[in-house]
Amino acid sequence: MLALATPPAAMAPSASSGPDTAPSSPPGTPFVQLDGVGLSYGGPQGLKALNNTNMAIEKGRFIAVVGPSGCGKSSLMKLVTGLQPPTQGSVSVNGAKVNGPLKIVGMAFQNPSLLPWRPLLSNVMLPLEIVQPHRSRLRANKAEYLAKARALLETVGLQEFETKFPWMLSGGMQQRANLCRSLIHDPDLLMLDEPFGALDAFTREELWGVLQEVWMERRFTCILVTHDLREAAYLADTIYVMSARPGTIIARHEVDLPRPRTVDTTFEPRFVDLVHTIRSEIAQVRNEAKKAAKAGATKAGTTEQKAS
Ligand SMILES: Nc1ncnc2c1ncn2[C@@H]1O[C@H](COP(=O)(O)OP(=O)(O)OP(=O)(O)O)[C@@H](O)[C@H]1O
Repeated sequence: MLALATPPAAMAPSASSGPDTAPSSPPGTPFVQLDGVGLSYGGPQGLKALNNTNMAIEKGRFIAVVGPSGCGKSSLMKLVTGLQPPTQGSVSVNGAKVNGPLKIVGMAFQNPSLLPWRPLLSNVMLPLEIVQPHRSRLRANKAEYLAKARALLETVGLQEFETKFPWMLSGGMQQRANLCRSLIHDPDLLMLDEPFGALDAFTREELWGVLQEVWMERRFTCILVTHDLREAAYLADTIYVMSARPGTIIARHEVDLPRPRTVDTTFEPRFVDLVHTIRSEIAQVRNEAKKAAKAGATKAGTTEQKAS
């Protein structure tokens, strides 16, 4: 999972500088585009996390990114949200090159990180205190924003819990509230990094349904990073599969299963076949990476022996 040195409580919109609303992309231009993107931590000689990564995501699509552990999925999220600049290539969102943290993004991570001293409604409202233009409008339009927050809480079935504190609620309820918080400022782009990873299987499946419902209603562009291939196939229109580190896209699958999908969908042969195919692709890249690491270790050992 992501270990981000991100803005307050890795939850909501990134709030700092950067384009407020990027210019609208011309028709036919992808909403999110990665061209030959590479990322090395610690400079060019440092750890290479991503290599020649290309993606073109249309507006309103639900994308999932899967791949072996450590392949650079979270790094990809950081690049798209502008929290991390690429060391190679370019990232564009809504027709503008990403040069800093974007404001049109909502984010939710595995740990909901709701503020424990704030009741649920106030937690959901938090991004409005940070992100413009809502920040300037909030005081004068409080009733409108409260109605919006309550409507979101109702969508996820938390309308009766708005006065409760996060620590009074289950993990699933907290993650529902987290989803509301990431959507309160109507982001055009929602980035989800393993949002349901810490939940039990039943709650997770329940929240797939909740997220799908919210997305079908609002149709924001969504990028979901997950280890759970069933989650990817249930939620996404398109699944990108990444290689082992340095990560690059090795496969792309269109999920043409009708919506709304349900838990029953996950037992359909087409669904099972898709998950199986992706699982094999990831198993293969993991095996290749293990072999390469072993060969590297052997070579290093031989060189060391020769030197001594
Ligand atoms: N800030 C950082 N500095 C140095 N290396 C980093 C940093 N962030 C991530 N890495 C390394 O970059 C690689 C990719 O990390 P990243 O978190 O993007 O992978 P991931 O696919 O999201 O991992 P996981 O599946 O385990 O959540 C890993 O080897 C990781 O250790």
